[in-house]
Amino acid sequence: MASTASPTSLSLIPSSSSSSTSRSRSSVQVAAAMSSPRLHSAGLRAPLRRLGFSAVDPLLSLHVAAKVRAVNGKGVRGVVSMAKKSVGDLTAADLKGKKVFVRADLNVPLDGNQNITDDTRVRAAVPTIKHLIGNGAKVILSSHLGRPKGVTPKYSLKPLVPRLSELLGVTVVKAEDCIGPEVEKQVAALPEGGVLLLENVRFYKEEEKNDPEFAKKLASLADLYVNDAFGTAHRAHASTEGVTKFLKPSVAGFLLQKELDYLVGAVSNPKRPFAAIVGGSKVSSKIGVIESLLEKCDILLLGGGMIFTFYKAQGLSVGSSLVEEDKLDLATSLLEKAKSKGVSLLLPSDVVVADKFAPDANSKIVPASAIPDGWMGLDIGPDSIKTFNEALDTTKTIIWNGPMGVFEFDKFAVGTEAVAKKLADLSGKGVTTIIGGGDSVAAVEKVGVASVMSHISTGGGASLELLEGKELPGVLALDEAVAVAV
Ligand SMILES: Nc1ncnc2c1ncn2[C@@H]1O[C@H](COP(=O)(O)OP(=O)(O)OP(=O)(O)O)[C@@H](O)[C@H]1O
Ligand SMILES: O=C(O)[C@H](O)COP(=O)(O)O
Repeated sequence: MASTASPTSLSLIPSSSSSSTSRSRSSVQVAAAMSSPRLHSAGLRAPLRRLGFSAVDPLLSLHVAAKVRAVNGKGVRGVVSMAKKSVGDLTAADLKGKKVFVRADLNVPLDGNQNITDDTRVRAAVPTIKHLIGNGAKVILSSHLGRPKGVTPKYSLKPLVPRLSELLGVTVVKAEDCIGPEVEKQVAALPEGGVLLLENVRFYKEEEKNDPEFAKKLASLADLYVNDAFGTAHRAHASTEGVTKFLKPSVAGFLLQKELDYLVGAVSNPKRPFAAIVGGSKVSSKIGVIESLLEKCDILLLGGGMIFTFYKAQGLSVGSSLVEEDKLDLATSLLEKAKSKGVSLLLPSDVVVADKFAPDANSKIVPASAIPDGWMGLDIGPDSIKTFNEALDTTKTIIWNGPMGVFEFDKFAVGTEAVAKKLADLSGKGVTTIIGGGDSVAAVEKVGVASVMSHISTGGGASLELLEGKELPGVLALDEAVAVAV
């Protein structure tokens, strides 16, 4: 089952640590994780030094750190608490009767009849809203849907109302706008425990421009702010970032917190061995992710269209497979980096090749070193699946981003589905399995194993940026709760 409990995360590296093995959880355990971009300036250096820690993981210094229980060989030495304020810290005393502006990511897929075809993001938004209404708050719920240019009826949030009402157990009221006098009246009429869903915030171009006046108008509706829109946290928009300048406190929702816990916390403080599986079409779109993961993982498995650039860089012929000619040097340098870091980087040993890019193409399995002219690799082969499975069997943490082949065509979905099944199997055996958004999520859902993974990210772009080690403006803007007890 996907757990809602916070996993651990490493934010501190013991002063004695230098090798990857010394970064094991036996040396440091961390009770929870959230963001603290100003870790270094938060007056924490001295207490950390007293705890025996001299360095801070660079990625985590940008994004993470909450209640950190530092444990080393000598036992518990103290507690360092560095957190973004969380909605979980707000009680009935803080919330009863208060108007709370909640930014969620309800950007769900709709079919031609405006029916929700995947309600994952709606379900993921529920714990935060329930906490708020359960404590007597009045929730003003905001989201974008799609990328409308101005008011566009097909991007209205109206189709969300029935499912939200059902999941929350309250009748959600829908506003026709997201600012203005009518909305203000509806807010004034909200009872304690009520939910008002604002219209698509991107109907105003000011949203994506992060216009301060627009942010101010949104903020004027409420007393405090909760950001739970992980999928949009990489956007500095008025409702994700601008609004925090006018609403205090501005705190993180449960979903945002959980995503950070896994995508930053568990990835930076993995139970080892830690494997990363990276696939997808192009190496150019995954450079940042691969480079960042090479700093942390013990095993890196590569699949998808990007492998042919690596093969070609090694002097192999790749037929008519996808290749990025301008990234050959980069592929070579990534291979060298893996070697120098002691990371075991596995490229598929065999591939499924096709005579055209089509679901009904003729196909055959060939060694990676023998791709015939005129044929293109569209999936990893059975030997590679076996080798990947054996490597994964040794691990305790796995993160996966990007399919192993053209999984949209059933004939070339075998490698991707095999990885999904293997992760499901290992998840059942206690391995932490994290699916980092995008097409790998679709693959896991297609195989029907989503519910057994430790964590499936609700963000595509946001999860990629986090895995690359980038800062998410929607997280950085939230209030910090810094306390130190040593
Ligand atoms: N061998 C291959 N040749 C060509 N395309 C491939 C190959 N293997 C995988 N792909 C394609 O890669 C695409 C996914 O790549 P992408 O880099 O977008 O991955 P992702 O990160 O999972 O997705 P997203 O960008 O949606 O988050 C899929 O559409 C898949 O068909
Ligand atoms: O679906 C997403 O990735 C998020 O909702 C963000 O949407 P955007 O890419 O249109 O900003």
